[in-house]
Amino acid sequence: MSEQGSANPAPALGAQQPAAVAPVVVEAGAWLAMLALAGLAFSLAGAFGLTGRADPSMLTGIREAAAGGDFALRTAVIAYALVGIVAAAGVFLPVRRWGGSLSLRIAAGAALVAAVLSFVLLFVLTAWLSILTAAVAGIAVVMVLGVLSNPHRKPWRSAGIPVVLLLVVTYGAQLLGGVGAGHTVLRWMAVLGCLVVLVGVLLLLTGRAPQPGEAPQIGAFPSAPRMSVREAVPVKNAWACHFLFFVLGAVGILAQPAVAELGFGQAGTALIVCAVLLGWAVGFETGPTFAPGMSRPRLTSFALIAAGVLTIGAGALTELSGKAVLSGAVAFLVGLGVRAQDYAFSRRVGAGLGMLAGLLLTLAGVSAEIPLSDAASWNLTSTEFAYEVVGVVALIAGIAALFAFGPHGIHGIGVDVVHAFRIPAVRTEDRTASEATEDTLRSTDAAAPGSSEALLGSTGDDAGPASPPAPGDLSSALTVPTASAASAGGAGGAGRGLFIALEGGDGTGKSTQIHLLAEALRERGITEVVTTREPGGTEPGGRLRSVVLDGDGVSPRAEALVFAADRAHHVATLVRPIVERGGVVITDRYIDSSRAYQAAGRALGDEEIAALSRWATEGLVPDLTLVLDADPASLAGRLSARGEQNHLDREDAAFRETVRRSFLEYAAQEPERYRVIDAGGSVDDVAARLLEAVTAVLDGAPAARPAPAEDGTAGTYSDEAPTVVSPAVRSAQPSAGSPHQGDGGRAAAQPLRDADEAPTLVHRVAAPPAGPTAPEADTAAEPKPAAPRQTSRERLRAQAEIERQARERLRSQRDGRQP
Ligand SMILES: Nc1ncnc2c1ncn2[C@@H]1O[C@H](COP(=O)(O)OP(=O)(O)OP(=O)(O)O)[C@@H](O)[C@H]1O
Ligand SMILES: Cc1cn([C@H]2C[C@H](O)[C@@H](COP(=O)(O)O)O2)c(=O)[nH]c1=O
Repeated sequence: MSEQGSANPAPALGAQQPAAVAPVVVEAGAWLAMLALAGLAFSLAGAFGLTGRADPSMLTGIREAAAGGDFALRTAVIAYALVGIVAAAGVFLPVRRWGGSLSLRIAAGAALVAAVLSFVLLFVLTAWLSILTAAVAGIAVVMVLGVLSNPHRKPWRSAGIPVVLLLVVTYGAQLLGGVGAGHTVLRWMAVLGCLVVLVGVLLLLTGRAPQPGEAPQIGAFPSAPRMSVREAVPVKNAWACHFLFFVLGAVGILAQPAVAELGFGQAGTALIVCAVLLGWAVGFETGPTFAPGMSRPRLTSFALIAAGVLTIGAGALTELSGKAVLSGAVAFLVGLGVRAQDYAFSRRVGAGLGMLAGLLLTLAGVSAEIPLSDAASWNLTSTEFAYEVVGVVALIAGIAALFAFGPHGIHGIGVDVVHAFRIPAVRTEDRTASEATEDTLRSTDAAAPGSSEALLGSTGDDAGPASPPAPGDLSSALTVPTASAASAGGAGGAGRGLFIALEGGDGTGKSTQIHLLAEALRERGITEVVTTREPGGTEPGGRLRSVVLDGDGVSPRAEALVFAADRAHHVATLVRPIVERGGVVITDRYIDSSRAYQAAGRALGDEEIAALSRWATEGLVPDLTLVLDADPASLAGRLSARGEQNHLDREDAAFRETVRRSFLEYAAQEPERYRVIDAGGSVDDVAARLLEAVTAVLDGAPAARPAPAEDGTAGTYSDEAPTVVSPAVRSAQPSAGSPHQGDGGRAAAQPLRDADEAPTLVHRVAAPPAGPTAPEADTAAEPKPAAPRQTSRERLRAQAEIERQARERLRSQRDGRQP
């Protein structure tokens, strides 16, 4: 062990810090010693005063003293508080100036003295000796923590074992020797705790340097594994988190006086502390994945509100197990709420203030008899009063947080339970989005272009890619014969999977339906169906989503650019790789949303917005766009029931009408690639309509039997050839003279025609030569002649017809008729 003097004022772990286990041993011992000493000081001071001395035999009478009203709660609370204060006072010792080695030696000396004092305490039972022992043990702990480079550990890691030990031992003692026996064993627990601290310090002095990664991390949000959740945004002022720790500190500290008031033994305190620790641990660990559809500031705010309500409940309960459960639940919410934030703040501030508030409120000694009915009343004790005040403060702070906490502020108090607990971004059957993408990238490299296994798991049969798939079978329908697929090379080429976009106005049911549709496709044998959304389908996309949708968003042009940025990353890292591998991607919103909301709604210009998205996506166009259509007015109820709204959801009726009309317009312009689905009726009705539309497109007409061409680049239409329903992804750059239509003004992806007018399918088009005859891709099962470009009059007529049908459907529903 190297020596570090004052020349090196900030000793890092490295050379001095032995095995990573040693600091944990010190902390575990300290937790045990402090809890035991605090309980002892509390009980002794309450029963015998701060300086009064008791025989060990007198400890068993503490409960009787409490029951008989001879227990001085205030004196007990003062002694209890003093244990914490003197133990924490070591924080002010100049550990760093002394250097690591000297600090550790001081720690060893202090731990030894504390162990001796705790031993004396076995026989000389006084509150002041408990306090003194705590002060000396505190010096040892603070000296150790001062020389650790990573003193931030999850507290339950080091506190868990001592707290459980305390619970088991005190309960055991109470079962065997009555309630007073719980106090008796506290003495032994204090000795044990101090000895463990001493052992830990000695390990530190003599041990080896830790290996990288041995020291546990604090586990704050940024180091959480990547999961499909709404992202935490770094918070500069984490005041809501301070309030959460405030509640935790108060509930933790109130356990001891509350249990004394209930007349229960020391095991009661251990039970509540255990519940608090467990709740906090579970909340903290589940925080990153809890309510993935809820924004993180919202989660923190609701956690604070709920913590407030439960604290009020814990104060009102005069039954130990209920108090323990509610205290644990409060701690769970605290863990959840603080873990939801990407924060850099001290827990000690909030927790310390909470402890102080809890103790001061108890010391205030407010008590009252509150009549509940003619027959019953609630005798509010001073501890219960403290719980109630802390709970109300948390409740008020939580409500304020709902509107004011977070980088962009939040609006509204509604909770969309369904969406809050649903993963909003990517979902594959068993994997996270990032895993799916990583897999995709790996296997995109590995899979030979055109290998049928790369398309669908269910197609990897021995028959090989040349086997004709059964007509009507969706998974088979997605299979692309090798000849065609092999032709699909080339930069920027399209793949062999399927890309479906769900579009429509707010509240039309896209998020609800996307999972149902994916599930239905999986049930039909497609092994890889990935659902995703825009904005926010990727991890960085989540941050962009927050920029553009939280609070009042950004200016219209910035808004358009952020949506495009999200889309660019989404397509590059998720959609395109999966589709190229042969998977099915269904996205909740795509380019048409930018056209409808930004180009039409914000009047930013369709050409500009379409071009922006075309550039962002390198021309990737969905094989099929499903427009969920409903009169916006009919959706108001759904949206208000859902609660959570962004500023775009709150645009006026004219905006929503423009958005709806735009979607219908795009559908009318490219009827072969769009399906307009009536979004009215039950969830099941809409799901059935969607599935019907998708399968109709994919299964295709039996007559559609295009064969791969001999040169492998195209298939000619032939009755002998296997069915080819290739949902090829179009990524062709717009060719000269090819008008842009539909999503982002894609290069019109129509089947080619050979000399006999038979349609030719090209499954992938890499970089089509410029000119009006550039090869283009098709997805339709039934090869159709290239759709002639509609005149604006025809488009208007088609649009009018779609709108007429939509109105008719709604009218029928209103009249109670079947559409
Ligand atoms: N067919 C339906 N009938 C009644 N309520 C529905 C139906 N479909 C969805 N909902 C409800 O309407 C609300 C909005 O649905 P959903 O979030 O799926 O729409 P959305 O199109 O994704 O909206 P947004 O684009 O604003 O996210 C949700 O609370 C959902 O439970
Ligand atoms: C992709 C995209 C989205 N929007 C708008 C439309 C909605 O109001 C929100 C997204 O919210 P959702 O709950 O995920 O549907 O963003 C847009 O204006 N432009 C776009 O390109």
